[in-house]
Amino acid sequence: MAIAQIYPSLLAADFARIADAALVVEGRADWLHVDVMDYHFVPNLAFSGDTVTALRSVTDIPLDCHLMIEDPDRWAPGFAERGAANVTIHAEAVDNLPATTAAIRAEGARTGLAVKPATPVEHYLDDLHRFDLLLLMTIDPGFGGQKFMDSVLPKIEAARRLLDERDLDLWLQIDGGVNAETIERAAAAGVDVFVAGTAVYGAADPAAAVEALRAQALRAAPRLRPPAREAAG
Ligand SMILES: O=C(CO)[C@H](O)[C@H](O)COP(=O)(O)O
Repeated sequence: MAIAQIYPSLLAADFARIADAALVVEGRADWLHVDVMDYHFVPNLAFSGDTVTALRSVTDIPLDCHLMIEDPDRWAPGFAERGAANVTIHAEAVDNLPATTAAIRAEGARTGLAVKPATPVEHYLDDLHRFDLLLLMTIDPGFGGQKFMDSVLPKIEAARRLLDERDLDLWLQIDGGVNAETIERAAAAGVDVFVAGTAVYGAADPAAAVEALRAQALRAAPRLRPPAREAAG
């Protein structure tokens, strides 16, 4: 069974109070999602290696870095070196998958493969063993607050089948438009790791929003179980 995990996306937090945004979900959020954007791979700019270093000084929550940048081969290992627990690179941007994933893992971090809604997972079947996480974008990357693309649901179901059939132990993550209205469909389709920005940091009580989202995912998907701290009471 997989653990239902909720990763608040700091892209939706108040940029003047990033440390507070991390601390307010401590003990409730499983990990924190840090979007790195470069104005090239996506038409937006956000966060960097310095953000990882700064966050590491205020919280122990594992950091999930989602690199929406060109040339991840060059930059991704540095995020692991600075203390990211997972570094996700985009299939559409990476050049040398074996070398880049090996360099991330050599720094002790997990590796993630992200694909945009229009990119088929099937193109990367022979490389999935190099990753610990598969991120299926449920929006076109670049901005928070977009509408969840229901058209990605069949792709999620197919990816879940593929991972199960091949006995691949990757976490299946989605990012974009995850909220109280969409999370149950995604959980039922096979997701276990949910990135949520607006639904967490747009809520009056972000920590309660994390708990509510996880409870919904657990209700919708019997294959999911709560994190150990909740299962223990
Ligand atoms: O990767 C991202 C944008 O490219 C963000 O993580 C994502 O948009 C989260 O925001 P929201 O939950 O508000 O959709």
